[in-house]
Amino acid sequence: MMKPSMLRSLHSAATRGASNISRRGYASEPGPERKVAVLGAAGGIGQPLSLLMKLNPLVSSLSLYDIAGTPGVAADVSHINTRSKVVGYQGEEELGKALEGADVVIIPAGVPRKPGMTRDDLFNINAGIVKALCTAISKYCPHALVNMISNPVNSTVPIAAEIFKKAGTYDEKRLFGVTTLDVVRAKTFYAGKANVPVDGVNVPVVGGHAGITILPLFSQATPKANLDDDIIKALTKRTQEGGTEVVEAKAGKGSATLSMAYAGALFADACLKGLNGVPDVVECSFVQSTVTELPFFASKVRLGKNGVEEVLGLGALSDFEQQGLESLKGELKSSIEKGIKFANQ
Ligand SMILES: NC(=O)c1ccc[n+]([C@@H]2O[C@H](COP(=O)([O-])OP(=O)(O)OC[C@H]3O[C@@H](n4cnc5c(N)ncnc54)[C@H](O)[C@@H]3O)[C@@H](O)[C@H]2O)c1
Ligand SMILES: O=C(O)C[C@H](O)C(=O)O
Repeated sequence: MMKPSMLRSLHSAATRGASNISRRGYASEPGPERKVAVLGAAGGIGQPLSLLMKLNPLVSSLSLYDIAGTPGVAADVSHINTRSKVVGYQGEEELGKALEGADVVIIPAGVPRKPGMTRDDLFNINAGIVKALCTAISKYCPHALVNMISNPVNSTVPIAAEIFKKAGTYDEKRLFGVTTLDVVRAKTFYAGKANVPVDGVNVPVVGGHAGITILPLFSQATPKANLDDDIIKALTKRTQEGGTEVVEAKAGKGSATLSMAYAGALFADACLKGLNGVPDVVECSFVQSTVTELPFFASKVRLGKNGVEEVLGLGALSDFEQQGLESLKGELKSSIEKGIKFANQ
């Protein structure tokens, strides 16, 4: 049996861990009541993401929805002694209750890749899932900020936009494709090559979320490091192929779940901070955009009380990045158009 002193030290270790998360992303002030719904909460991303959202003091109500498995996940997570009340919802008939009153809806519902597949190979299954979930969002929580994780993000975000337009609830400030994992990867890989502490690293990642459409801007990375061109090229390729690296390592057992849960929790936390009026919350996200001629594009976005407060421009690009930008446009355009066409069929 564990001695009380051991329990106390475990508790203080957990508290130190929590304050560490606070410094990195989570605010320490609870703030107003906020409901967050996770759709696909029993999945590989959904479970650790639900855990991380339960640890976030900005959340007062955590709604966990899936087509199966949510009672167990919700019961488990609900025992954690943090602010939010957790309720699990299972099956389509409970989707409305799961969504009602939500301020932020995070969507990791859908199938992941297996080795040899592209994200676009997921389109046929995931497009229908996203369409159904977004139809329900437009009915039950039309003002929620929607954080789209389900792939292919380059198409699922345009699908969501079209579904909301049809329902008359579209607000471009409230729809986000979650590309935070690309930023998380770019920071990690850059810190390794630049030999700097990863804590202080910043790297914007723009474009979209698939292969060459993922464009990390290492020329803008801070702290500055004089890396050779071939290292920058290798870092760019590794960031673009980061998802595939994990899919291959998992050898048929899915794609990134734990790092994605971390990235999804960071992005949702930024949305909540923005809603709560915290100034200068800036994250990269795939949003409706006029930064390029494409209708959706990932770039730095300032978050505020209504969602997107400002879509920030690209800044100065290196020649290599400028070429990358031109090369990604064709693929990104057709993925966007594919999503729009599907939603209007
Ligand atoms: N944006 C990103 O950076 C990023 C990163 C990693 C994974 N993903 C994507 O996230 C998605 C989920 O990945 P995963 O590894 O968690 O998959 P998973 O199969 O482990 O989990 C998916 C969950 O979605 C649920 N689901 C299926 N249909 C649903 C519906 N209609 N309503 C609600 N829930 C439903 C399933 O029951 C399952 O629990 C995939 O499409 C994957 O490609 C995106
Ligand atoms: O690569 C995938 O299929 C999942 C995700 O988009 C990722 O970047 O890890």
